[in-house]
Amino acid sequence: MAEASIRSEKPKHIVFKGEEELSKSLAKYTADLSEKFVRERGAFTVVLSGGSLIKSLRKLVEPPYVDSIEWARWHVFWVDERVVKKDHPDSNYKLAFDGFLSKVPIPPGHVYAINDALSPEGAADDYEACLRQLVKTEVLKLSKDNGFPKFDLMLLGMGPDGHVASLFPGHPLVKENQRWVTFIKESPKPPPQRITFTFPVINSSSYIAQVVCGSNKAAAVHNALGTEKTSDPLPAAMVNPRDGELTWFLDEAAASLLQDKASL
Ligand SMILES: O=C(O)[C@H](O)[C@@H](O)[C@H](O)[C@H](O)COP(=O)(O)O
Repeated sequence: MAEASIRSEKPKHIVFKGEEELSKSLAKYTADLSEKFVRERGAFTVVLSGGSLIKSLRKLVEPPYVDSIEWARWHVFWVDERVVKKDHPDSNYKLAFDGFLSKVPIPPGHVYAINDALSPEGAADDYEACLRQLVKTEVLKLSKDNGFPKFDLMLLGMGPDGHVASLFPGHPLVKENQRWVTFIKESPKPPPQRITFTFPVINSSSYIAQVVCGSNKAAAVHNALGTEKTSDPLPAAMVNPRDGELTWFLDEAAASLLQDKASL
């Protein structure tokens, strides 16, 4: 069974008046972590989601961050990817490339897209093998206590149903606790075929930003940020880094059902 981590206290959450304010703060948060990890270990491993997150990263490709970040030290991964060609409109790689990666000088060899010639099973195996190789070359750290890879920063979105990555409510994959990367062929959110990091990998991260905007997500935010014990938590409520820091970045609409929603 996965460590269906039931929280004892609420994770940190910050509410912004709107997505514009949120995107400014997210850029500073990411740039500060980039500076810290580059200073400490000469590399910064960053994991992206698909969806609206990429738009909320737009301030990183503007001054001052576009010039101050040491992009050459970045290594970029995907927490989940749709199993489609890289130039397909559904590709998370394409979304990130068009909106973010094409605008900054990250070495192409540091951008770890899936092998789009493979089946979902093959692409998941191949991506996990890629991560294991990066552990050998010390680009990627391993968590000392559980042997899963420890990324410096994960930037996660959340669906209105409370899914994160391609880990959907009620799906058995939320309990996967052996694999680093796995696959799904019947995703309730189209397209159906995807690969995804598993919860032990997500929860081994040093830092996680859970970025959520919009009133259609308010109920799931309220549910996920509650402290009520439940045997069947939403995937978003299972994001709970064991030796790391989780921060929810919310706009007022997404936070509208929370008691504590003072905004910045
Ligand atoms: O490939 C995907 O579908 C995404 O990685 C997915 O997990 C996304 O982060 C959420 O569905 C939120 O998406 P939105 O922010 O667009 O609602």
